[in-house]
Amino acid sequence: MTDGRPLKVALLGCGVVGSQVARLVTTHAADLAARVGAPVELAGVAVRRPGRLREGVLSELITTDAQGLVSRSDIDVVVEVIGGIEPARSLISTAFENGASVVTANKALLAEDGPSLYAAADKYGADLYFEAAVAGAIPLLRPLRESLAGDSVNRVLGIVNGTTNFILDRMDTSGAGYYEALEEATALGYAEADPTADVEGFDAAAKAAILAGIAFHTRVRLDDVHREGITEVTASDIASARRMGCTVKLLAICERAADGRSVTARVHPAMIPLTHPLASVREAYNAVFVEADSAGSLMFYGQGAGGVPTASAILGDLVAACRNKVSGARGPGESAYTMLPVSPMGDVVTRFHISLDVADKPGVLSQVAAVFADHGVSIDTVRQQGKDGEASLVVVTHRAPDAALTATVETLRGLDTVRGVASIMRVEGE
Ligand SMILES: NC(=O)C1=CN([C@@H]2O[C@H](COP(=O)(O)OP(=O)(O)OC[C@H]3O[C@@H](n4cnc5c(N)ncnc54)[C@H](O)[C@@H]3O)[C@@H](O)[C@H]2O)C=CC1
Ligand SMILES: N[C@@H](CC=O)C(=O)O
Ligand code: NA
Repeated sequence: MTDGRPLKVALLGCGVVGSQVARLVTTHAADLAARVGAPVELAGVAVRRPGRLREGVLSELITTDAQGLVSRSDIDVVVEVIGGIEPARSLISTAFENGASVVTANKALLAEDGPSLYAAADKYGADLYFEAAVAGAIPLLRPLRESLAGDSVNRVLGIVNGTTNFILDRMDTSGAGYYEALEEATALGYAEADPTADVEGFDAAAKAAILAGIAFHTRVRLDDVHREGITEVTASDIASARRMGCTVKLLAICERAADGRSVTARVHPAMIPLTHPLASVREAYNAVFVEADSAGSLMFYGQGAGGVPTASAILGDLVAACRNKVSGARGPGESAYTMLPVSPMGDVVTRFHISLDVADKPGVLSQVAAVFADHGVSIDTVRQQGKDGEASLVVVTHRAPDAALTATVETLRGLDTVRGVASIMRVEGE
């Protein structure tokens, strides 16, 4: 309980997201005070480059001593928007030790060390909130943790990385090149400090780990998530998807097995039909479907990246943490009682689109078809296009285990008549 005294907030990091948090805390001060029941004040802003002009932030609040700031005994809530593992982890730890609650957008840290952070929050009677860490502005974690706490979630599927969605969208709709689109996404503040995290799927995989943990009341770490990024998606894959009435999206898919005894979490590009709602998710927008026993299918949609939308999610968490300080209550802690094992990717069953370069001569098609049959992978459609003694063969399969498809491709690569495997992509959303 705080007896109406002002609540003091320490902001760590004043970049794309942090600068917007600072602006909103200041410009919305009156509304925040009314909603919390006490004034909410910025008590310090830790930065790396103090000389930079930071509009709207009083210069006396700026410090380069982040450790000193989180060690202050008068701080009620620490907002961490530095990113990365260290020093963010140590700073959050110190914040908890000093009784402060923590609001963070740091999915990388949560996917690596979430359980330790929850444990530290518990030990010191503080709150840990991180709505901004998954799907930016979209209220998704709070609905999963609170609104659906009485239901049983079986599947979470969606687009959770704005940068890669922006790139794929630009490549598909305006024919932009990969690098040009990445540069634009970076300039708009969507990409991570190192955009490899986005394009190689690490960011989406961290979000998938967080989502799977919360949805299935278990623990899933970044290393448990099968991860493929978009760096190998070519203009020809996108054109091929178009010919099938599909588009290519980077999806995060978390599922609980039908027998309820294990879970899977994966991130990879996939072809989805143009008629699927995810196909119309443009630019840096995100959309996530949640399927639950009683609620049925729910869809969450909105801005998944960018300074202002992300700051909205942080401010929501800040209000929750401050309200708890005022009333002496606590927000939800970790719920990981199921401790379900994570199954390997080989067990996951999906459809595949495989593009092969083959010799254009009689018998090749039946030879290729026999390899699929030998591995128990059933073919749905085949399209062949000849070009100067060579041909391109596009095979779309029925649903098959990932391990069976991997073995099929391995055998195909060994055939003399198969010159190369141009691309393999999963097909989802049908
Ligand atoms: N940009 C976005 O759209 C979103 C970002 N996030 C997450 O929010 C966090 C921040 O992201 P951005 O603001 O985009 O990154 P950013 O790189 O623009 O900002 C981070 C700031 O922290 C500062 N910093 C680094 N080390 C520091 C230290 N030791 N002490 C004080 N300041 C330090 C940097 O100088 C930089 O200004 C990351 O965890 C990111 O994953 C989450 C959702 C969306
Ligand atoms: N780099 C991330 C930012 C938000 O989480 C993204 O592009 O989605
Ligand atoms: Na969110």
